[in-house]
Amino acid sequence: MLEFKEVSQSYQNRCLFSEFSLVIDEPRVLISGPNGSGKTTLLLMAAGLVQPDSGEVSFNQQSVLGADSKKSIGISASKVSLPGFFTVQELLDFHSRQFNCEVSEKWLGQFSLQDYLNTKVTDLSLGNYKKLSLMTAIIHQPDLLLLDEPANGLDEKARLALNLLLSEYPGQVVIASHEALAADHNQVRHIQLQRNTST
Ligand SMILES: Nc1ncnc2c1ncn2[C@@H]1O[C@H](COP(=O)(O)OP(=O)(O)OP(=O)(O)O)[C@@H](O)[C@H]1O
Repeated sequence: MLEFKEVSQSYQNRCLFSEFSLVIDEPRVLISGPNGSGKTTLLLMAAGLVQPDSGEVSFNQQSVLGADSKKSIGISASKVSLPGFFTVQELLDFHSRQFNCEVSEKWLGQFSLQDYLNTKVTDLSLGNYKKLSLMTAIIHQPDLLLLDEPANGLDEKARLALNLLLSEYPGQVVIASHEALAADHNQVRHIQLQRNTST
């Protein structure tokens, strides 16, 4: 269960969230809202990568800022950059060593990344970079998977792979996107953020 408790967050003089509280318990959640409404910021706070000005964010009753939460949370977001100097293989190996897990051949194949194992991350196309970002988010099978615009830049085959991932993934998946999820994900909770006009 992901919980935001009285979270406030401002940038410069713009208030994005003011004592915002939300409990997310459903296995599949889609967060949408206008540009700048704070979808990415919400995911970054859920991953413990942005510490709110005040309030708490917890996953399964544990603060997401704690070291332990890194094992149970995975995130793919364009604001979370992958290190460009690694090759794809080196980055996957790095993550698998970090979490003491195997790289999934199935998802490497589904996302057609085998041909790019020796390519430097910085040289990847937008779509292949997104696929690698998804791979690094799921590599340790986190209980909470946070995906920011996961379909962005994906070709048809990769979109099908993403749909398969969303239908099969055993953990909770929270997606921020302007796009609806595929129709067969019928048990999706939809959260609509509004642009906060207060300062
Ligand atoms: N590190 C930061 N420093 C300053 N302002 C920031 C920072 N991060 C986000 N913002 C601002 O916070 C607001 C919300 O940004 P965020 O990326 O969370 O919105 P979003 O809903 O994901 O937008 P989009 O639909 O365009 O992706 C924007 O006005 C953005 O400029």
